[in-house]
Amino acid sequence: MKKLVLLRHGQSVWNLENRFTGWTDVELSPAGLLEAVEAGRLIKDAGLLPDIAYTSVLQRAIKTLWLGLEVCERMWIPTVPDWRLNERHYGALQGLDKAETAAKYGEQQVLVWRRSYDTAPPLLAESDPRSERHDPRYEQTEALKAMAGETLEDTVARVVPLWEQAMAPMVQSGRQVLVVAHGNSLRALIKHLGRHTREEIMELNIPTGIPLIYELDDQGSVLDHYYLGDPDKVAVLTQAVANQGRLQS
Ligand SMILES: O=C(O)[C@@H](CO)OP(=O)(O)O
Repeated sequence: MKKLVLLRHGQSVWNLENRFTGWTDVELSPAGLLEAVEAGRLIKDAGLLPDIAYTSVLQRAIKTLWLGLEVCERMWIPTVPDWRLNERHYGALQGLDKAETAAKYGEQQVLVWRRSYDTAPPLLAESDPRSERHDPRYEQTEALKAMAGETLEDTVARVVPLWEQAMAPMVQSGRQVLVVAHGNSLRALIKHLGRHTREEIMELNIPTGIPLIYELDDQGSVLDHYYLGDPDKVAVLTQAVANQGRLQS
């Protein structure tokens, strides 16, 4: 049996401000920095010291990885940044306040934008100053296609090849693999791992900075999955993520 460690980055400054983030490269908040250190401690205490790690090319994931590896005394392992682990691109929603967007378009529409499987956000024009078009990180054609805005289905289509080509062979060869990514790129990976339906994956919300363990058999089928740390805290934080698209009370 193999154990794969998935970790959503620590709280970012836009998580704190409740803004749609996507590919916007915001930094960790002070609380997010602490979450990253605590995640490293949980991974170390569970004896899951990574041999190799994969991240997105966004600093909130990379910094979370760095801080976690420092706690694990594993800063020397190979780390692989890949844009295919980036957050789902949120198109023209990037930068907007989620509660204000719910007030303007309704909670139901925001829920569809956040959690439906095949509805794209309003698209981001190439000429929009928020576009990542000229960012040297994204020279690949495929990345350029994604940056107008993605459905979760689009995100699955880029995450799964990375899983199959790079990460799954590492896991199956017995390496301890750590994946530090984002709420929706991890939902994309989990949909594939758990063979979830599109309805099931709509219900999944992942809190920041808490290691999520997937136990896999030799064929890659999921045997079990669970968070490290206090289950009550995980439940509260998971609900808080689900509530981000609600009207402010
Ligand atoms: O804004 C985003 O990029 C994501 C993750 O922070 O949010 P959501 O949970 O609304 O998909």
